[in-house]
Amino acid sequence: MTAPILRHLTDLRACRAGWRDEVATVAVVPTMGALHQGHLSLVRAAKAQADRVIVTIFVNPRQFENTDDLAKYPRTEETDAEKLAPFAVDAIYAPAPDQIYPEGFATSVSVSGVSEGLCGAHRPGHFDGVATVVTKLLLQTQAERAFFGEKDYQQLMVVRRLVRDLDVPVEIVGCPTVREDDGLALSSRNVRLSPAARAVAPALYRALKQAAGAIAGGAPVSPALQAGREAILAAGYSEVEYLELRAAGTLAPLAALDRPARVLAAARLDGVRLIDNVPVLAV
Ligand SMILES: Nc1ncnc2c1ncn2[C@@H]1O[C@H](COP(=O)(O)OP(=O)(O)OP(=O)(O)O)[C@@H](O)[C@H]1O
Ligand SMILES: CC(C)(CO)[C@@H](O)C(=O)[O-]
Ligand code: BAL
Repeated sequence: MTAPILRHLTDLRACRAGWRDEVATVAVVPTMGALHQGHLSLVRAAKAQADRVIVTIFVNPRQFENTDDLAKYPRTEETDAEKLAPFAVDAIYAPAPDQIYPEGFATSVSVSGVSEGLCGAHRPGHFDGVATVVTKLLLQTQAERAFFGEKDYQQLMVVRRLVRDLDVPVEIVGCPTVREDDGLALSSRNVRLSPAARAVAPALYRALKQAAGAIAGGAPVSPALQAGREAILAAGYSEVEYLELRAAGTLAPLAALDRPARVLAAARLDGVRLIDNVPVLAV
């Protein structure tokens, strides 16, 4: 059975109030729809760790710095609801735009530090848009647990920081990246790749793994990252926006492997911007 789709905050509150006495833990899985197995892995984790699960679907205009990207973002709400049916989630909150940004809305949540550099440097205003909408969704749903993917690793760090800084009473749960068999991280934007570009796309993950493996094995950081960039371009990507080694917890730039770290990258292929990241596992 498909879950009810709630469009208004009053309906969400009424739904939430109906659970209050009987329910211990409510989880939220925030998404922008066009659901794939990556999103569904978050829903599965939420179902295992909560009594009630709300999935939100909202294509948030404030986090798109590029109007073409916003216009092209896939919107597939009916099939999204069908994909969620087997999970028996308790509610789908797909708010009308004015439920998030009512007339006169004038507030922005801005997280410094972790949102700077990486995607923050290439998508001006993006993380302010993400932090603002996530704060709003957490407050509207009043969930005790919220699930986010490590595929958007910098986003996960931004959300962890804002929740800590603002004392939002929610536990943030990070979930591993789900990949295709050839290693490409699942993303709603993958459908925009031509068949030829789709064949090339896994080179991003391969280069990340190669760089992380070399650094973990003691190779100097800068040449290992440079080799990664060259491999991505040689495979057919048109641009590497960044490929960097960062501290896993703070995202501070690292010139040497002196603490737990990740290698993160964004690159353009066939006009599509893809991101990915991997941990550097000490050998
Ligand atoms: N491959 C994946 N594995 C695990 N989680 C994922 C994956 N892809 C997306 N997610 C998570 O799902 C949530 C919603 O993401 P979103 O709706 O932006 O999907 P998306 O596929 O990441 O879209 P896009 O890549 O186009 O931005 C985020 O927490 C995101 O990290
Ligand atoms: C967290 C999120 C739903 C906020 O719009 C979005 O950035 C996403 O889908 O990753
Ligand atoms: N997955 C993060 C949402 C975005 O790219 O805007």
